[in-house]
Amino acid sequence: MRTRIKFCGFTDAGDLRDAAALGIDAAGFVFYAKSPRHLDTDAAAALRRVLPSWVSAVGLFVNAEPAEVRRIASHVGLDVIQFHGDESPERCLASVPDGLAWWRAVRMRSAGVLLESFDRFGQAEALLLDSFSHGYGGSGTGFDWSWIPAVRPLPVVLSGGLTPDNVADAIAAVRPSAVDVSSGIQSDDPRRKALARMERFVAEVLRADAKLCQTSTR
Ligand SMILES: O=C(O)c1ccccc1N[C@@H]1O[C@H](COP(=O)(O)O)[C@@H](O)[C@H]1O
Repeated sequence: MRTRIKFCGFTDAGDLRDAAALGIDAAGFVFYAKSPRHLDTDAAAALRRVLPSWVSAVGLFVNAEPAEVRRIASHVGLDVIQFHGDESPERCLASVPDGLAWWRAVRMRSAGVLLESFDRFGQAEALLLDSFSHGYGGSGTGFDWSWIPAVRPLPVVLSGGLTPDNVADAIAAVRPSAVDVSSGIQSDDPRRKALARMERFVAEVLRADAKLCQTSTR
């Protein structure tokens, strides 16, 4: 199966159109006021309308109140909720509107943290693996991929410091269900994306998948 691609942190309709035209599977909107990429709900709802129906809209939250997550999900028309703070499994379940998928971010400090999260967040659709940083994420730094076991009870979305230069190696090493990137495709302005970086990132994912396909059919 091919590796799905999520680009995160959109604030500009032109960037989002470009990304959708490149064939991404999911686009992330950040509802965390301390992020340089944060959006208010009206801006996010307007951006959501730019997306074709085959690209999922993912809302990223950090310790938001459950009622606030549900309000924003409904106003914007989110397809997936990404919990990127310290939310407990109970809080995630209380925040997600009926029928919506949710992903729980794991701040990777060790292999043990991931094993524990597989147990705790078994009702998530996937775990999103990010590096441990002093903020909650979007730091552009990576972590040790050898902490991720080959056999997993849940799909994993690999993130944390991915770039066009390392994403092919990441896919070969981890074989994630999806990859997620924010800093690695941005321009000098953290609220904007660099088209050349988005293009190269997608091309590298396709190249890595083609290589995996060749080796598995030998
Ligand atoms: O993008 C942000 O500003 C952000 C803020 C708070 C938590 C997470 C955030 N982004 C997510 O972090 C990871 C890694 O991003 P990067 O590629 O290393 O910059 C990714 O999942 C983003 O969705």
